Amino acid sequence: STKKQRTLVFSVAGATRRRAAPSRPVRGCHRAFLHHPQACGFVVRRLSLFQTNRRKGPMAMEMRARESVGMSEDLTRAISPYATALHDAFLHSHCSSCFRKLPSQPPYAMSCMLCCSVQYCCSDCLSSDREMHSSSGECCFFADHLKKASPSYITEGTSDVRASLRLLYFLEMHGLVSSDSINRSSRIGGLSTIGIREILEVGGEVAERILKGSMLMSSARKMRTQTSVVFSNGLTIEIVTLWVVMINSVEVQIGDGWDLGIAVYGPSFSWFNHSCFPNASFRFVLAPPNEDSVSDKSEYRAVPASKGVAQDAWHAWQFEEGSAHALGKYGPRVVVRCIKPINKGDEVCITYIDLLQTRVLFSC
Ligand SMILES: C[S@@+](CC[C@H](N)C(=O)[O-])C[C@H]1O[C@@H](n2cnc3c(N)ncnc32)[C@H](O)[C@@H]1O
Repeated sequence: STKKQRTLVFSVAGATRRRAAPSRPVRGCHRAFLHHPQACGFVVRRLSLFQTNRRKGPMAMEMRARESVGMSEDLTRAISPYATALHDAFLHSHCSSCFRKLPSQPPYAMSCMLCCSVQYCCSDCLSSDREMHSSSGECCFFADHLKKASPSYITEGTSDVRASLRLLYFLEMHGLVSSDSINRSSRIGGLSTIGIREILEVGGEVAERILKGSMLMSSARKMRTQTSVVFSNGLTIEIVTLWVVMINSVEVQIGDGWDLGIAVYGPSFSWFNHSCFPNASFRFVLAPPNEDSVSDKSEYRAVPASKGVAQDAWHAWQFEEGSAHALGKYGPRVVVRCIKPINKGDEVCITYIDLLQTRVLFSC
């Protein structure tokens, strides 16, 4: 039974695997992950949690309740993604645009004629995703560059690279990528890039994945873009974007518990911090805006904590999220909901991990 307890079920890119847990239990969620850097795909994506003290980090963001909120009430509207990518295992069963199951009856699914790797449930989804799929380099990635990937990269899944290609295209389209922006604020598109230098310096599995993935990205993007951005610290835009996806993306889960893929949202979702005792949770809405009951007009009831820079940035990102809404019209949207009564001014936290799994291994 000791052996059983020390085995942690984790999932990377939709596959469930088992790895040995650390030799001793650890206290506190952040330390726990430090000892489980490879524990699960989700945790790996949130790894920089543990390189930094968020209270002291440069311009660390957190969300606080603007008013008192009762249990089960929504704190946000349905937020559209900046970028999404299905896990490889679902590319032939789910729509790459809206993430819904592909139809089993006529009219059948449609696929990209060039790479034949992405499928869509209807012509609306196909046309809404066409530009993103092709101009981001994702189509080239499937058609050509994936052949150059190492077998381990393919086995572990390519959704992080594809989400990064898509995110980068979104950010470029909105003029949000410049060496100046990142050098000044350690952010792109409002999203934290904190911890990238440290993770590369330390090396190891995650660093290797970032470096290999960024090379695949550059090679796929070369067909489409003439420009390449290298920051003053020598990091390329592909490296930084891949890292942004790793620490800001969430697994898109549907009712029956499958992790279909990953999504990156703007600040109104990404600025929620993690707690092992969260007062909020989140859910996904797969239906297009006009087909669901969640309003995308309702007010945000959780807003960035600090005044000044955070507030200014917040208003700027609200605008970008309007664009995300137009671009990712059919992508899975996320809604944050209150799960304990929250008082005005309280920090609102979600959990980044599966608390049921990790509770066995450590106490917070
Ligand atoms: C998705 S972002 C959350 C918003 C972030 N605070 C920001 O300034 O953009 C995830 C990052 O926030 C920080 N963070 C979130 N929750 C944390 C926690 N409980 N303890 C320490 N750092 C945390 C980590 O740096 C992590 O990589």
